[in-house]
This record gives sequence, C-alpha cells and structure tokens, in this order.
Amino acid sequence: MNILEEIVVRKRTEVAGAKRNTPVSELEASPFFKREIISLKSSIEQRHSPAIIAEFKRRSPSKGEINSRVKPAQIAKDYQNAGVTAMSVLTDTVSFGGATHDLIMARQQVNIPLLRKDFMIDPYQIIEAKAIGADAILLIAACLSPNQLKELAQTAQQYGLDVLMEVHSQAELESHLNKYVSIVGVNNRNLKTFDVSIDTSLKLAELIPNEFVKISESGLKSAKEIVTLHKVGYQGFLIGETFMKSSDPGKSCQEFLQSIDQLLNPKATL
Ligand SMILES: O=P(O)(O)OC[C@@H](O)[C@@H](O)c1c[nH]c2ccccc12
Repeated sequence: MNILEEIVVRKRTEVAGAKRNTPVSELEASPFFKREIISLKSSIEQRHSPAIIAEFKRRSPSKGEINSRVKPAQIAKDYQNAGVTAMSVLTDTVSFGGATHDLIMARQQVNIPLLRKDFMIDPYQIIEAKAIGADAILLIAACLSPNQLKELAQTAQQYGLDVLMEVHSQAELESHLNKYVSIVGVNNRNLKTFDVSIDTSLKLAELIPNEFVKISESGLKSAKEIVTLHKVGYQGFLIGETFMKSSDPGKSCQEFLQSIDQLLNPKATL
C-alpha cells in the first residue's frame, strides 16, 4: 500500500468513529452551520493578481515536523493581515498534526474563505466541514473513483461549499472532472512518491477548461515561480511549508506577497 492508500483506509475507521460520537443532527446544530459561506472561487476570481491561499500545516509525511509552536488563531490573523486571499487548514491528525478544532480557531478570527484540507471520502466529512466553519473542501482525484468524487462534489454544492478538485496528471483530470467542481488544483507533489516539480502545473495548465479557476499547489518557494505560473493561467497558489517553516509564518507570507508585487509592478517601488 502506498501512503495515500494507507491514509484512506485509516480515514474510513476515523469517519465511522466520528459518526458514532457526533451524529449529523449534532453537526447541523453547530452555530457555524447557518453562517453565510464566503466563496473561495469568487474570492480568487475577484483578485486580478495572483491569489495566495496560505496553509496552516504543523507537519507532513514527506517533511516531518514543520512547526509545532504556532497557534492557528494567531496564524489566521497574521495571514489575513498579510493580504492572503484564503487560508487552508489541515484537519488530519495522524499524518499532519492538525484537528477540526484548528479550523474552528481560525474561523473565529478571520473573514477570508477557509479551505478544509483533509482526505474526504464520505459525505459526513462535508457536513462536518460546514459545521466547523469551512467555506470550501478539497477532493483528491487520486483517492476517489470518478463517481465517488462527483457524488461528494454534488453534496458539497448542496451545502453551499466550493469544491477544489486536486489532480496530479492529465489522466486524472480527464477521468474525474465534473460540473460540481469549481476549482481545479494541480498538485506539484506526487502524493504516492512525494516527488515535487512545478513542471506538473506547467504541463497541465492548458488542459484545464477555462470555466474552472486554476490553482497550483505545493512546493512553491519563490515569487518568480508564482509569476511564471500566473502567466500560464494559474490564478491561485496554495503554499504551506514555505511560510510555516518560519518562526513567524505571517511575516514570511507578507514578505512573499511583497516580492510578488515587486516583480509584477517594478515601477511602484521607485
Ligand atoms: O507545504 P507545501 O509544499 O507548500 O504544500 C501545501 C499544500 O499544497 C499541501 O499541503 C497539499 C496539497 N494537497 C494535499 C493533500 C493532502 C494533504 C496536503 C496537501
């Protein structure tokens, strides 16, 4: 079994446990259930310059410990002040050291769209995402059959949540894309081997139909890469480790946004 298959097997057990502990009726009673969703898709579209989605990520299977000291509430405020378009919060505990509570903490601080980052395999997790205050969910093509992905995407749409579908290849794009998806993310990291290359985003850019917002995910380290990918059609950029490995992720994020601005408007600094 590769790491992704192992995670999916574990998720099934976790979801079964969560369903026993917290029935759907209880999720639906959460105060967040009634809040108005802030569309991730529209927020990215409205920003005509590169839209950064900054991630809260304590650790990962590929990198191990990244930052265990910072708190999601503080980082959410700092990312928002830095000028990000949205924030992604990893809610998987075993592999990423996250928790649904992290997303709740972020939600209480900010009014930018929040992406629940997890391995979604069951409609229950979508209802849970809404109950903790998320605005969008991630569906990973490599974890789901085309039909499963479509059903989950349709469920998310019914609950008003935007769907970011993650692909890593042309084959996944062609087999899994459906009308309930609003954003397509190309993961530069192969989740089976952990190899990272932004060539994946460069290659797939023109294959994503224009009605979908395009995002490039993972391994992004420099403003120059962002500008290159923006030119080939990516509007959003999901960045975790580059910010989180700093002792002050908000500051690192702010400096990153400034260097993108400087590359795009060199005259503004004169
Ligand atoms: O920390 P990075 O390399 O900037 O990557 C962020 C994000 O793209 C990555 O965390 C991610 C992309 N797809 C995922 C799926 C599951 C877990 C994590 C991810």
